[in-house]
Amino acid sequence: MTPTTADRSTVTAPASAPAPAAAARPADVDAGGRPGGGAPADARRLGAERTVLRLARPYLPRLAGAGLLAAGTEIAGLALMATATWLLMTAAGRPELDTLTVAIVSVRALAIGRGVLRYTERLAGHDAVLRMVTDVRARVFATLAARPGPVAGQRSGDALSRLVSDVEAVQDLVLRVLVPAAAATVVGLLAVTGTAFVSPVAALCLLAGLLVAGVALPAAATALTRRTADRVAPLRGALAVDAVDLTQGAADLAAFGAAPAALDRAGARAAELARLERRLAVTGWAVDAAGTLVVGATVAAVVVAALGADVGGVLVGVLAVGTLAAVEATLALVGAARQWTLLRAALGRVADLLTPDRRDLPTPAPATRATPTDGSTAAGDGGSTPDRSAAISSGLDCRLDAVTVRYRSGAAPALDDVHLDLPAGRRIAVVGPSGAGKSTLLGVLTGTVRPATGTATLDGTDLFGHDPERLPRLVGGLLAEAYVFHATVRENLLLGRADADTDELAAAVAAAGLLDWIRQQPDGWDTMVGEDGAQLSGGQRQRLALARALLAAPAVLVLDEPTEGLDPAAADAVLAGLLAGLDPRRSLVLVTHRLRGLTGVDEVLVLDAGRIVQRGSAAELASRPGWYRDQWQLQEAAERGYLALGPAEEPPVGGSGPP
Ligand SMILES: Nc1ncnc2c1ncn2[C@@H]1O[C@H](COP(=O)(O)OP(=O)(O)OP(=O)(O)O)[C@@H](O)[C@H]1O
Repeated sequence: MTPTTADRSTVTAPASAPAPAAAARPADVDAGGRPGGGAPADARRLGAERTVLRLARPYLPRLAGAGLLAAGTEIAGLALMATATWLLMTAAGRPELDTLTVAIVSVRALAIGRGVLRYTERLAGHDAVLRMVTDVRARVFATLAARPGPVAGQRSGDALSRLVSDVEAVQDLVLRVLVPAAAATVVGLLAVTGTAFVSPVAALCLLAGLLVAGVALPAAATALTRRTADRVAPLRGALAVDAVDLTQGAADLAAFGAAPAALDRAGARAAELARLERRLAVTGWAVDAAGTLVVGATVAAVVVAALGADVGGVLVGVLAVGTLAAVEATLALVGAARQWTLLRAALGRVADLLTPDRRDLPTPAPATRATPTDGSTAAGDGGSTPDRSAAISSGLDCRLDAVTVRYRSGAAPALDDVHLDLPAGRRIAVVGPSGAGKSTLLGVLTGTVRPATGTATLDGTDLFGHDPERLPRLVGGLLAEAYVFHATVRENLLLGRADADTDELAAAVAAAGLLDWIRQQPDGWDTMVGEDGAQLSGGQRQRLALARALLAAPAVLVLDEPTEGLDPAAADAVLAGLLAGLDPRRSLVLVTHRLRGLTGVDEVLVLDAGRIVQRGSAAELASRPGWYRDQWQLQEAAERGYLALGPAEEPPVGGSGPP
C-alpha cells in the first residue's frame, strides 16, 4: 500500500497473446515507422528530403562555398597525383633540372593546398550546417511544444529522439551525402574533360568507369541495403522498448510469470537485429570490393585506350594515376548512397513534424511493436508457456505461522508474530495505518519477502519451496507499483491470462468497471494506453490493472488497494462487483485503506506496527472500540462531506449499511 500506487498502479501485459492487430511486421513498416512501404512511401520520402532541404535555402551560399571547397580538395588531390606521377616518370629520364622545377613546386603547393582546402571545407561546411541544424531543431522543438498532448502511440523517448538524432540526420544529409556527392561529380567531370584532350577514347573509358562507380554501384548499394536498413531502424526501436519494459515492468512480468517469455522475445529481436546488421556489413564489403574492381578495370581500360591512341608513355602514366584518383573520389558516392539509405527514416520523421498536413497524420511509435518473426508486440505476447495460460482450476490452502519480518537487523519488525489461516475460498481484508505492514504481508504471501522467523505454507508445503516461476500463478494479483506496458488494452489484459477470449476479457473488465470506456473508444480493445498508461486517467489505469489481476485468476488473489484513485461511489461499485464475481473456490487477500464495502469479506484483520491488533467481521469491528471503528467513523464523516459537495453520479454499492 504505497501512497503513490494510485497513480502508477496497473497490471502488466505479456502473455501468450495472439499476434495483435496493432502490431506491424517490419516489412509493413516503412522507414519512417509508418505502416505500408512501397512506391507511395518512396514518393513520400523524396518529399521528406525536399521538405528538409527547403530549410537550407537561407544557408545556400555558405553550403555552395563548402561544396566548392570540397571539390577543390578533391581536384587538388587529383592534380597532386597526376603531377607527382609526371614528375617521377620524367625525372627517370634525367632531364635538365629546370624542366622539373615547376612540377616540383606544384607538388609541394598542391600537397599543402590540399590540406588547407580540406580544413577550410570542413570549417565552412560545419559552420553552414550547424547554423541550419540549429534552425531545424528550433522548429522541431516549437512544433513538439505546440502539441496539445502526445500523439497516440508515441512515447516520450520518441519526442527526444526526434529532437536529437533525427535532426542530426539532417546534418548528415548535407555533410555526408550532398557535399561529397557534389565534389565527386565536379571531379569526375573535370577528369573526363582533361582526359578527352589527351585521348577521347580513353575519356570514354573513364566516363564509363565513373558512371559505374558513381551511378550503378550507389544504386546497387541502395537497392541491396534498403530493405534491410528499413527493418533495422524499427527493430532498434522495438529493442529499446523491450529494454524499458523489461526493466520498468520487471516486477509485473515476474508477478504474472511472463518474464522468461519476455526475455526470450527480446533475445530473439536482438538476434534478428544482429543478423540484419551482419547482412548489411557483408553487403557493404561486397559493394566495396566491386568498387575496387571497377577502379582497376577503369584504369586498365584507360591505359589500353591511351596506348592504342599512341599517347606518350609519361602521359599514359599520368592518365592511369589520374583515373585512379578520379574513380576513387567518385566511389564516395557509394558511401553517400548507403548513408542516405540509413538517414531516410529520420528525415521522414522530421518532415512529418515540419509539414502541417503530414503532422496531422497519426504517427505510430517507431515500430515499437514490430517483431522479427511473428509480429507480436513487446508487451503483448509472452510466448506460450502452457502453465501460464492454464487457469488454476481449484483453490489452495495458505497459512502463516508466527511470521516475523525484519528488513534491517535491530529495526522494529515490519511483521511481528503474524498468524493467518487462509483456506481455499476464504476472503479476508487487511487494513491498518500507513506503515503497519500490509504490503509486507502481501510480500510474504507472494513469495517476494522472506520471513526472518515463522513459516509460510501453500497447499501444505513451504511457500518458498514452490517453483518461483509457477508461484505467481498460484498467489498473485494486483501489487503496488504495477506497470502498464506501451501496448493496447487487450495486450495489457492478456498478460493476466494469455488464452483469455473476448468474453472473458469483457467479464474481467466489466468487474473492474472499465467496459463502457473501452466500448466508447474508436479502437476498442486495440486502444493504445501510452507509455506507462499515460493516455489513461489514474482511475482507468487502476481499473485496467484490476481487470488484469482478475483475469489472471490465481488460487490466492491478492489485491493491494484495488480501488485507489477511484471516487467513493466508483470504488464501492468496483469492490462490490469484484467480490460478487469472484470464483468461490479462490481465496482473496484484499489490502485497503477504504473500509466501506467490506461486508463481503469473511474476516477483516487490523494490522498495526506489524501485529494483528483486531480481527473479526466488518460489522463486529465497527461495533467495538478500536482503530477500525475510529477510522470507519472518520471515513463516513468525510464521505458525507464529499457527497454533500457534489452530485453523486453513481449510487454507492455494497456498503451502505453498517460497514
Ligand atoms: N524494502 C523495505 N526496506 C526497509 N523497510 C521497509 C521496506 N518495505 C517496508 N519497510 C518498512 O516496513 C514497515 C511496513 O511497511 P509496509 O509497506 O508493509 O506498510 P503498509 O502498511 O503497506 O504501508 P502503506 O499503507 O503506507 O503502504 C514500514 O515501517 C516500512 O518503513
